[in-house]
Amino acid sequence: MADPVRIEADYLIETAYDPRRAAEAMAGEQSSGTFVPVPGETPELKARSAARIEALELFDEVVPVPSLPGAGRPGGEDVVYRRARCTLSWPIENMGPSLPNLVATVAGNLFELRQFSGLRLLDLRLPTAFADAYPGPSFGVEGTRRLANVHGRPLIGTIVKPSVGLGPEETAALVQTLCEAGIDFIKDDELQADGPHCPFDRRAEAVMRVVNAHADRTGKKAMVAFNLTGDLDQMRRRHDLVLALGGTCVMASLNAVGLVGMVELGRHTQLPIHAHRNGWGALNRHPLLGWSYVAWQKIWRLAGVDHMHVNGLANKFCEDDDSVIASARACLTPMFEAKPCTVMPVFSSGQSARQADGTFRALGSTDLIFAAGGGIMAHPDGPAAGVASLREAWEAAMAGIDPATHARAHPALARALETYGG
Ligand SMILES: O=C(O)[C@H](O)COP(=O)(O)O
Ligand SMILES: [Mg+2]
Repeated sequence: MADPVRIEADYLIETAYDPRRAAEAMAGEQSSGTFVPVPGETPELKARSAARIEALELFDEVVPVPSLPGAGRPGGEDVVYRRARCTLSWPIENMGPSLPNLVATVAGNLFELRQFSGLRLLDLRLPTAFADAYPGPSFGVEGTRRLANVHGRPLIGTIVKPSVGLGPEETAALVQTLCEAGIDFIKDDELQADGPHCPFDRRAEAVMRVVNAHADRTGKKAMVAFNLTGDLDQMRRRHDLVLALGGTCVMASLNAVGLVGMVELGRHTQLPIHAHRNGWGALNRHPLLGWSYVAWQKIWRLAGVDHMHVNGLANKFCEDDDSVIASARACLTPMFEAKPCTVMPVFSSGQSARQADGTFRALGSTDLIFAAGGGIMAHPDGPAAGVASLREAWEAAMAGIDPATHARAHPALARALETYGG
């Protein structure tokens, strides 16, 4: 249960010093203290403003070498590094319900404090004042399903590939093929935004021409996430263009536009925001540094995103499957009782028909976007067969049929399993 007036953050810490003293230094540095006592830091001021150590759980394991370079150590020969889980809390009075200032507090200077040879933010609990101050997702799972008109199964999606290099008309021609194959969701790659070779406006116009024509003919409108990543005014203007063209989604790169960019887009948007997490590896790849996804995704959900990338099972990156599933679950876990802020997890990165079964079993939900770029485009019988193979793989997964058995009567799936490794 979240405290109504205090922010809580859990950390994994590693230190060669007494862990409680190190945690005190962190709490002090991130609130009223600094490296020496200062006269104004009276007991009354500390009682009002200092961060508190709420919990400190030491782990038995000690390590002989520091996980990160540059950390300090006490003198003597037999120095070991101890690890602990530590919870700090801050009064919301210190920064008010402000996401950028929350980040500066819970994930600011502390990562480089000399006391620590490892420090990672594991989770966050926020007072409801944050839910009142920020829009949260405008569409989330339900709104996305309504706009895409897909119910009771995942949205089958793709990423335009080649990522860059296609012009607006070539992109539209590929989108036409994908629409005819019955795809639910298409996104620009994060590398494709507004380059002179494929300007945003011309791409959006050409793509929406074919998406709208297909929808008029068949009643099915693919949701296309146009990558509007840019400066604030550019993003607002591009959003308005997509809306005017009858589009149903926009996309932005979280780390590139930053928190304020996303908050502003969240306040402006009338469309679901598809959030691409490229750059995430820099915040997460070292297990003793940075953020856990469980903590990180909460910030963006409050800011207003509707779809969050979570990687995928057996992906092309280095994240293991348990971590991917924990991330997807986090996206679907309510943040506040009155404002759940749940968002669609997006499985993407080296995905194909091969991972549908495992994804469904592990997640136990169909509330997800399953996006395969190479897993559709490189299908030996072409992108339409790639789309069919994913649909068939999900049909089998949801019916509890072994993919290889289902593939006997479904050639697109059979070829995908052969191609991508069954
Ligand atoms: O932007 C993405 O999500 C990736 O480029 C996924 O591409 P892939 O499915 O070909 O790995
Ligand atoms: Mg990409």
